Amino acid sequence: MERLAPGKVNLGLSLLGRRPDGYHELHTLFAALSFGDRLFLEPLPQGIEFRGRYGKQNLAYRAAALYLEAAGWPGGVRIVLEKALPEGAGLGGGSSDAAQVLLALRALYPAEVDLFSLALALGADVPFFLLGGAAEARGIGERLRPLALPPLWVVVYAPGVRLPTPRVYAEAKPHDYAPELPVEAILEALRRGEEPPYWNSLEGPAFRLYPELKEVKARLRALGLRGVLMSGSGSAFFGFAEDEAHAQRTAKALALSGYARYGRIGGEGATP
Ligand SMILES: C[C@@](CO)(OP(=O)(O)O)[C@H](O)COP(=O)(O)OP(=O)(O)OC[C@H]1O[C@@H](n2ccc(N)nc2=O)[C@H](O)[C@@H]1O
Ligand SMILES: Nc1ncnc2c1ncn2[C@@H]1O[C@H](COP(=O)(O)OP(=O)(O)O)[C@@H](O)[C@H]1O
Repeated sequence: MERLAPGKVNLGLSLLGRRPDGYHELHTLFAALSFGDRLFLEPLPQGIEFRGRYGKQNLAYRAAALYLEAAGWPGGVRIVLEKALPEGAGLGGGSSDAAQVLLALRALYPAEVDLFSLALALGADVPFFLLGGAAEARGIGERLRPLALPPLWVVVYAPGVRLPTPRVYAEAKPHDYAPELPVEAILEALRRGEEPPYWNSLEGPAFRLYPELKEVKARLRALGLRGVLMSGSGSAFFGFAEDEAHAQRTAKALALSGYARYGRIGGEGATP
């Protein structure tokens, strides 16, 4: 069984404050991309065979172990993970891999298992990837409401800078906190092809850690992309193109100096 594990971008991310347990309460809009990693899964009589980086620490492996354990080990699985998304870039690749393993194993070995709880135990972004498409998220990402997005051509660029999520959150200070995102106004601007009134509260911390990221953002804007923003905890940025030809041209120019891809978000059937 082959499955696409799509990446995501955050169409705005607002840090509302810090909880007593140290985690930050956020408000964000997730949008699944039309491209991502690939997973190949087949049933085995028992055990987990895994081909990919990080061995048993890989989120895909951990997802398999968690599901099979919760289901009472009805059988085993062989998993081959073909990474295409850059890691630690804010595109959610690891979380998406984990979600696809949960969904695939539920299809292979149906059981009375709360997939959502398993997903949340693996990471705050994993529940979203069980849904795909687009969703508004609160809490640390677990309170989800599906959203309809217009079809858009998106260009994603990740410079070589790897920004570990804990480092960026640790750098976030109360002056980076902001109010809730104006969801309806963002959706309306996206529908009209205008600049969306969103922001990412983690850009400030990321720019303080790596000031050169400001130039990356400026470069994407100079290429004519709209709504240019850092995704999640970075350091990937994305923006919207006029049409497919513009997206293709822009991604080609950016690919000379980092990871660059174009694809779609929103619309019917654009994302898995
Ligand atoms: C920023 C976001 C936005 O979608 O995604 P990515 O950019 O990583 O894809 C998420 O909030 C990534 O959440 P999650 O995937 O749970 O982050 P982890 O790497 O598990 O968290 C690492 C550390 O970051 C801090 N952290 C994380 C999430 C959160 N809402 N508040 C926090 O303060 C905590 O100190 C935590 O121990
Ligand atoms: N299947 C996986 N794909 C990517 N990273 C993984 C995976 N499993 C574990 N990891 C670890 O999780 C970290 C963050 O993963 P990733 O989802 O790519 O980034 P982000 O959280 O920035 O979106 C990686 O740096 C890596 O150490």
